[in-house]
Amino acid sequence: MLQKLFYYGRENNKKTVRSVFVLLTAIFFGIIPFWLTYQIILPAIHGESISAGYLLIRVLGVLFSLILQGYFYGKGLALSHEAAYGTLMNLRISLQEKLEKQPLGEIQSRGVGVLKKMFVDDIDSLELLLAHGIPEGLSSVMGVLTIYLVMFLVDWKLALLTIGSLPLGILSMMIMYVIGKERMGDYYQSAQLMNHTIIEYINGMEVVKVFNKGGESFEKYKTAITNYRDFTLKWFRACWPWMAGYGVLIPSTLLLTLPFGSYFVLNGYSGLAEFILVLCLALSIGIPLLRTMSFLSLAPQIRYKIISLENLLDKEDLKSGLKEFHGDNYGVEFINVTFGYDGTEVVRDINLKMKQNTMTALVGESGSGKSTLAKLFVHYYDVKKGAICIGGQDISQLSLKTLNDMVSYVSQDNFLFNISLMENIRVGKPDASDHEVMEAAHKAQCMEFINRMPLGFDTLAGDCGNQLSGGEKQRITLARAILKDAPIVVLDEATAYADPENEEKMEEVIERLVENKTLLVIAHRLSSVVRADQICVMEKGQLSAVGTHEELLSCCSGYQELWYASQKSADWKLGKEEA
Ligand SMILES: Nc1ncnc2c1ncn2[C@@H]1O[C@H](COP(=O)(O)OP(=O)(O)OP(=O)(O)O)[C@@H](O)[C@H]1O
Repeated sequence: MLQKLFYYGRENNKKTVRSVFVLLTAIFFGIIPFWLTYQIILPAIHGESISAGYLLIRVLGVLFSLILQGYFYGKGLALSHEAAYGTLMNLRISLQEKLEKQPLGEIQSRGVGVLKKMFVDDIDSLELLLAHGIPEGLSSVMGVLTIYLVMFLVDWKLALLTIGSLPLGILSMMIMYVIGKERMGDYYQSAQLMNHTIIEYINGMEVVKVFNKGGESFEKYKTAITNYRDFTLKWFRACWPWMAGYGVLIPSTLLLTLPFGSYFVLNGYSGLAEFILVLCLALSIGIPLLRTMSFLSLAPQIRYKIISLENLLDKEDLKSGLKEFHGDNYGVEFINVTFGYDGTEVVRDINLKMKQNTMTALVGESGSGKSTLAKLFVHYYDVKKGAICIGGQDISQLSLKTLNDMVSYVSQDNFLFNISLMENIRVGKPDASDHEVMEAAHKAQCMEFINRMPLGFDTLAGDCGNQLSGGEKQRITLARAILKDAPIVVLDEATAYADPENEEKMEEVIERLVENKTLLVIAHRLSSVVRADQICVMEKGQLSAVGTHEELLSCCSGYQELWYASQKSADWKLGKEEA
């Protein structure tokens, strides 16, 4: 466990070690008052009188010791907190680096709730353990061992009595630990589910209201938080008697020392002075002893948390190479491509060639695997079998940056960052000048609604997000793609949000975007792809036919059905408008 922490601690490890020694110093200053008390009591026991000066020096000694104990304790905690937050930062960066190497599709399918809990809550919860548990625990271990050594040197019989209640305390702690370990997994799962449900509830509020699903959705939310409460309470209920047991038994160093020690003194087995000294030291050791034991019980928790964080990300990395593109053209080829989510194949043996600067359309029923092929092409996932090549080069050999520079992917999700519209478009080409951004916005027909905004291009997307229609947001993402000007373009339902009024505009925008580009387009509206150089019909994860619109219409029954269905829906829309 310490090995893991030191791995993530790196440059902070020295501070952690320093904090342990500074806290150890605080512990020793905490023991001095007990030592001085012993010095005051000792002459009285021997019937000797003590001078005012003797007493004053020791009282001042107690005061200074307490002040110094406070100073070193504060300094030690400051160091341990600096080290803890540094370690947490390293842990977050390492996890983020691991996450970056994983398939984007996997990350998206995990859900925001799980990732938020992992990056924020789980890592934050380690702070208590790192800033207090470990440094205070380690310094307490050293402090306790030193004091015991002194006590054993003074009188080993009395020293043994001080640890008499320890076995029962440790037993109580072990029982608590075993109970806790059994329930830890359930507890973390219920916390993750609660996070996920809360985020889903908030994100889906609009749908919930529109479809009157308030009761149902609130029920799910309520169940998740009730489960979390129940798991937590069940855990605490099972643990608290043992917690109370060890909390009382471990610091009870006098439980056996007082009765049996008195017996030893009365029968001449131990000296009175030694007895008093051991009593004073035993009293001083209670708190550090408890901290030592608490630290030992914390260790498995830290280990559990770090391992569960790592396990969550312990998926295979995306197979991306470091090579630059050295193909001689931007033609694309899918060779025997097979892929499945969680072991279930959703696309099988796909063979498809797209010549440079041609348009290929993927059509097919919902769920036939069109978007999956697009995501494989932009390398959100690794193919399970086969290969996807650009200009003859396998995309898995290319660095993600090289691939991303070559391909513009416009999906159905029009995510806008909460930065200005100007910067949102500039995402397509970070070094573009304002003039270039404006030109792209103009080509994407964004000017009419950007000019409507009070701050124009400087309007924050978050501020205007609600004022922008789905089609307008889509045009912003198309402006990004126009600005990027990549040689290959993938459009996945890029006109999905366009209303009839917008549709024509969008078509024009797309015409401009794809001029002299290799284009892969997925569209439900078949009328928008009739001019494609080739149309590929997907059926249940396989390519059932490839040809032009005319060829497929004359001989492919699957395509005929799709075409007539799409014509019907267009007529229905037209009818609705006329009415
Ligand atoms: N992240 C995922 N995890 C598991 N299964 C998925 C995931 N994404 C898609 N699928 C499944 O894979 C199959 C193909 O989905 P895909 O989105 O590729 O189809 P599609 O033809 O693009 O559908 P649509 O036209 O409705 O967008 C479907 O059965 C779908 O349920």
